[in-house]
Amino acid sequence: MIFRDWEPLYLEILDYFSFSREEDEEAARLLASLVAVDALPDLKKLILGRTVTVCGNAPCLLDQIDQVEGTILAADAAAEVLYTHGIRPDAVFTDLDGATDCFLSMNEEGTVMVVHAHGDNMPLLSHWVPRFRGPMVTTTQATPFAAVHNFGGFSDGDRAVFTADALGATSIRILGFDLDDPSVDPVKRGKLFWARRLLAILGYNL
Ligand SMILES: Nc1ncnc2c1ncn2[C@@H]1O[C@H](COP(=O)(O)OP(=O)(O)OP(=O)(O)O)[C@@H](O)[C@H]1O
Ligand SMILES: Nc1nc2c(c(=O)[nH]1)N=C(CO)CN2
Repeated sequence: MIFRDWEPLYLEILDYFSFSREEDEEAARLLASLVAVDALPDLKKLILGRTVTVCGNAPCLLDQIDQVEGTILAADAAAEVLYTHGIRPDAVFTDLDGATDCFLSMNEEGTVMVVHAHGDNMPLLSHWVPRFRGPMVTTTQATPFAAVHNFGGFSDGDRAVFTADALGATSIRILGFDLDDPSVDPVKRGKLFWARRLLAILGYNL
């Protein structure tokens, strides 16, 4: 999705969660200052014309893990679930709140880290980003600039689907999503509400 189409949705999301656009923009500038090389060409090569599987981190992922095929995009902590089951994702979409040292290992082995900046993760950006040694792509939910991209999507999982769609995947299989998960806290429930709404715009009715 291009930013012109994303921006009205973004404005609604800011209002829904009382997030600050200025803080999102500050975080994006911080992230840009921490990353020297844009690995978007690597990410495009993994996605364009390919079958893609996006893995969210709902508990059902474990039961669906044998259904992954093609290029594997993991949403945040889903990456560790895959990795500990012998599957290294091709890319990880993360705002770093589920990051562990295992992200550093995957990245060194070639997994593209698609790191997202927002107003509430600046300390995490400063902590983790300088430690990554492998390919990295940076994203924002506000206005994109220079090498900080915005393909649409909000939570790590739906952002991965939006990116796969924008970069030309031929098909997208979505695993590990349970948008009615009763075990999540109220903020997460709001994020899953938005994930459902955003994915429906792309034609994925979960
Ligand atoms: N039931 C679920 N619980 C958690 N995540 C889910 C669920 N269903 C789908 N997802 C997707 O999996 C992604 C990664 O989940 P994780 O638990 O690592 O979330 P998170 O880091 O708290 O995510 P976010 O910060 O994006 O909300 C979420 O961003 C969401 O898009
Ligand atoms: N400002 C802000 N933006 C976000 C946040 C968040 O907690 N704060 N969480 C996200 C995905 O979980 C995506 N974007």
